[in-house]
Amino acid sequence: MAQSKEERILNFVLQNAVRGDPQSVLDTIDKYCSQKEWAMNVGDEKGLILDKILEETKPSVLLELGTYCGYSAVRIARLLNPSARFLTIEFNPAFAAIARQMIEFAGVQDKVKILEGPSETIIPQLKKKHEVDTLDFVFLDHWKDRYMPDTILLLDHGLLRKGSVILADNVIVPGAPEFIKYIRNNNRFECTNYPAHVEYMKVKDAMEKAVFVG
Ligand SMILES: Oc1cc(-c2ccc(F)cc2)cc2nccnc12
Ligand SMILES: [Mg+2]
Repeated sequence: MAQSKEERILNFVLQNAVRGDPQSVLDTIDKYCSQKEWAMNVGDEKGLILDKILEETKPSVLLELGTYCGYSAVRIARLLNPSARFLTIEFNPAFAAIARQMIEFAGVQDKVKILEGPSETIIPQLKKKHEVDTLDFVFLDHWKDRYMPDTILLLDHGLLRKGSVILADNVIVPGAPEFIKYIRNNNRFECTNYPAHVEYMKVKDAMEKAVFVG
């Protein structure tokens, strides 16, 4: 069976990164995806914006939508304290299998739990099945037409509290216009835009931070 791009990325990490060293895993993925094959990891430029917002927020309970190969899961987990709980949802089983191995190689598996399935199914289960009370931080990086409906699901299921931070990738490319219109016109959120570029490209992109004011 021909190897997938995601398998090639994982193998490059297994052969070139340092086991148990999250930063070396990130640097190795960025090297492969900037020099050999583009892939939709958040990357180092937008990754540094993510790092800064995480260090300001110091979250204990986190959710990511869109695990993919696990780059942002490793990036986020490397900054969390040992007691933090970080759930990441991936719809595609092949991606989830790659991400599981990437997370284990990086040595952050004790901080991250991958939930396989559609976000619209899993979000309503977070309280009862996954013992979540409220979320301190949510990273939206999955299909852009799910950003708004999934944010509404989080609200409807009482998963946000005063000060919860939502950070959305790709609000320019591929773009999430419906989400941006919704979140910027909703007075229960305070929004900040962070201009950047599409990972590994010169194309302009941005991230949007929305703080829930309760
Ligand atoms: O960061 C991203 C970039 C892109 C993407 C695709 C094609 C382009 F030409 C440019 C950008 C798609 C994404 N889908 C899901 C989550 N994140 C994504
Ligand atoms: Mg993205």
